Amino acid sequence: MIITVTLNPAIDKTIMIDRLTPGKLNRVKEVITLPGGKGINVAQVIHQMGENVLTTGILGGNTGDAIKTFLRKKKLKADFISSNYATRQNIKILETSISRETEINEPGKVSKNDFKALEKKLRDYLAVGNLIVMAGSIPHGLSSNTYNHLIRLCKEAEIPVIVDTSGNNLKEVLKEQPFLIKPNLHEAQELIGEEIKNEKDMKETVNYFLAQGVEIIVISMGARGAIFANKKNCYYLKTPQVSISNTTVGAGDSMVAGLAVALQKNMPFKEIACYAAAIATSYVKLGKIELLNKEMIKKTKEKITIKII
Ligand SMILES: Nc1ncnc2c1ncn2[C@@H]1O[C@H](COP(=O)(O)OP(=O)(O)OP(=O)(O)O)[C@@H](O)[C@H]1O
Ligand SMILES: O=P(O)(O)OC[C@@]1(O)O[C@H](CO)[C@@H](O)[C@@H]1O
Repeated sequence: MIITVTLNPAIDKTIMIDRLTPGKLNRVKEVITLPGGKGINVAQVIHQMGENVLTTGILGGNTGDAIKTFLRKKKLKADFISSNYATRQNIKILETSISRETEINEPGKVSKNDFKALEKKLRDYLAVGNLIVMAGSIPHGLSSNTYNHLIRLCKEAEIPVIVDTSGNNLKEVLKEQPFLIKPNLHEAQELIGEEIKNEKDMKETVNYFLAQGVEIIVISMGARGAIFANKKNCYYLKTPQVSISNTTVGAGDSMVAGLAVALQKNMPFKEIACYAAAIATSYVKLGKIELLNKEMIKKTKEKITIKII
């Protein structure tokens, strides 16, 4: 079973507006409120693909309860620690006239005891898990090396870990040599401190990450596709151009879900890359996790071009 961990879930409130005018009164056309947080999104996509998944992490307050209710209705296996701190709310502003998305994410907060309880829960679940996904930011109250403790637990149990996080948390995580990381272009550039302009830069960047000891590095680049590399292969996948039907928020999570499912099924490396990229692009085209389907993923996969770099 795949297990996803979200230390910092969120209620995502997407505000649709024609065009934002800062400093003025802005009237909203529509508001969509959905449960979010990267690990929870990853679990939803895995569940939508019909695979066995359990999602855990830390939830609190009415916002946390709303997420629990949502997951229960979806029949998604969930087992979260209850915190005294309310789960955060993240604002996504979608300017429909120019297709621009602005994200305003709260920091979130949990206690050290919440984390200790989660650590214990995860330890128990390692007996039934065979792939762990840890995704998203680390809330206030915990240090930037928090994921490292969890990765060590998984390593002791010989269970591979996928980590999707950014900034200092990603820097820390690298010290623990997780099995797979998936920064986006911005996150990768931030970490190496240089712009990735061409295929030569891409290759140098993946080599940097592989030299840190990760087995697989995936760098997602939005509409430009993604790079998938391990010690033997380095593929640049160009995904087909699709119109964004709703949002691209969650595209990275769909890709991580695809990676987890494909790894779990022991697919060959090239297949893993194609499947993960196809799920992500299908999500962007369809706009909702519950619309993802095998037929669309297959069609998208056929349109992907692969270049060895
Ligand atoms: N406009 C697009 N057209 C086609 N495919 C896209 C587009 N945007 C994203 N994708 C697909 O989704 C993948 C992940 O996108 P992206 O790099 O934006 O992830 P991300 O920044 O981690 O996303 P998020 O954090 O919002 O979930 C891309 O590699 C690509 O396969
Ligand atoms: O603040 P973090 O934890 O880095 O990211 C949280 C978040 O932006 O990621 C998901 C999309 O990937 C959203 O559901 C959620 O709001």
